Amino acid sequence: MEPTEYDVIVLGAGAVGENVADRAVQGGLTAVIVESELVGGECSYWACMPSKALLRSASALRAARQVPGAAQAVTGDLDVEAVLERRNSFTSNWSDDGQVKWLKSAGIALVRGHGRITGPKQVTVSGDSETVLTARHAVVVSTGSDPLIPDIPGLRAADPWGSREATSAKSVPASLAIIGGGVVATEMATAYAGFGTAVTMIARSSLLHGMEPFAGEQVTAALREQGVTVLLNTETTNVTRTADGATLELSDGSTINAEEILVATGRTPRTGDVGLDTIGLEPGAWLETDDTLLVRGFDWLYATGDVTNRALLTHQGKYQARAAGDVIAARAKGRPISDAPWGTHVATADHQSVPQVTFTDPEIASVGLTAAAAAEAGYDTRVVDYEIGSIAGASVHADNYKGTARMVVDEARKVILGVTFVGPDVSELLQAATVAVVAEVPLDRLWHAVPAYPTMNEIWLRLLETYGRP
Ligand SMILES: Cc1cc2nc3c(=O)[nH]c(=O)nc-3n(C[C@H](O)[C@H](O)[C@H](O)COP(=O)(O)OP(=O)(O)OC[C@H]3O[C@@H](n4cnc5c(N)ncnc54)[C@H](O)[C@@H]3O)c2cc1C
Ligand SMILES: NC(=O)c1ccc[n+]([C@@H]2O[C@H](COP(=O)([O-])OP(=O)(O)OC[C@H]3O[C@@H](n4cnc5c(N)ncnc54)[C@H](O)[C@@H]3O)[C@@H](O)[C@H]2O)c1
Repeated sequence: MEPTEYDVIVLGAGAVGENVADRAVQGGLTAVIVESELVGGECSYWACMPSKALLRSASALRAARQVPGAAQAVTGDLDVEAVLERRNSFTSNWSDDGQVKWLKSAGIALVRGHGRITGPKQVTVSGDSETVLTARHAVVVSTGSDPLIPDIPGLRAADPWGSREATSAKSVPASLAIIGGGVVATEMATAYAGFGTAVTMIARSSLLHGMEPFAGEQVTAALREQGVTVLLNTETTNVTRTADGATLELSDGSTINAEEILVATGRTPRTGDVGLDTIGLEPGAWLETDDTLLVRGFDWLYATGDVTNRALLTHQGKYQARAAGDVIAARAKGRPISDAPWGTHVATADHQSVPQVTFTDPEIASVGLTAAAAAEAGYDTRVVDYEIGSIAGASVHADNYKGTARMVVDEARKVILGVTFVGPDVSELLQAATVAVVAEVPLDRLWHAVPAYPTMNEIWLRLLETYGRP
């Protein structure tokens, strides 16, 4: 007979829930995790890992074609079957055996089934049988998010793909219409265009709205070069599905036919059926937390990851999980709490220091505030731009390297508020930018962080020189 009382109950065994439970156990508590699907969650099986595996091969091929000598050796096309096979290996063929083994080794109990909060510190799991779990200290909701399907006439009936179908497809459609212009839309347009699918993107504004404008512009141009039809400022007004595929009617009066439709218009929290009503919260709502991830109005209910709407990214959710698991253990054991900004038990970086890589080609790597967001927040800023292609390291990396870097400086403190890089393989430049933003490294000290020659990191020196020595 398994125990039914634990110090901590975690609802959802995605990457985030796993980390909360792990930190709580490392802090000396007992923890159980409740999972209705696969241990490992969205990122492992239907999001980060399969999507990056789908993108990587075509990206490597394009990179080789940009380097004379290597380019001549590329004599064939992308082997789509081999890409799908490699993707399958990254998802362990949608088996969670490895993750379950890890849970066990970490000392975390697992109860499979659909969990619902049925009262304070109580979760009832409906699975093969019903299990009522009680928590001595905390319940943590880490149930993630689902695709948001907009209310477009005929869309639901047309049985569109969401992100799961796009990342787990067993074969590649001849044509794909993508509704949306955000991160999922641009990454999947890049992947499927690489497979030879005729892709049409329908974006109601510009692409990647909210990032630095040059990022969306350069990705739009590149997608068009990769053969994607990108329709901007366009709405889908009606969808019908026939035996041959789907027909989408657009706000400009035109129609598009496609074998499949991918809806990539944002996310909705998986909180519709987790028992929030039993504790006075609204089912289906995002869970608002303080910086220790405690849900507002409670002393035992925490939320981490996508459900919080703080930053819908695996690494940021895991960062929240480390703070939450540690603070739950500290509070339970009566240890000191470090909840001032940048303390051990708070997720301060969620506010203005979130790093993100968009794996389009060119990649976008960004951290912190854009120029527009910084101005809106009231900072007195100076914005410095530099073309990455004129750096020696970039010119060696690829012929005709094209890319742009932007640094947003807080003029009052002479520290960096945000950095955006756009260009091939800029993702590995990001961590230095994140350190500079989080640590608020003064510009005059940054001059002493000398980038190695000839690497693309010399972008840092060029940005500083363009800014001028303070
Ligand atoms: C296509 C795509 C690509 C992405 N790529 C990246 C990327 O490259 N990098 C990045 O950082 N982020 C990426 N993201 C975002 C990332 O996937 C999410 O931020 C992350 O998965 C959120 O983790 P989570 O643990 O909060 O939720 P999830 O991973 O969704 O885990 C929640 C778990 O809870 C379970 N669950 C839900 N309800 C219940 C219930 N009532 N009872 C029991 N179990 C329940 C679910 O089955 C699931 O396993 C991507 C997202 C998408 C859609
Ligand atoms: N590489 C990565 O880190 C990565 C990759 C994929 C997803 N993610 C994360 O997953 C989350 C979800 O991604 P996403 O692309 O679904 O969301 P998103 O918020 O990035 O983009 C949503 C897009 O849909 C459009 N849209 C919204 N409502 C619409 C409507 N009714 N009709 C037409 N268009 C509409 C928006 O204008 C926007 O272009 C993001 O927060 C993202 O950070 C991260």
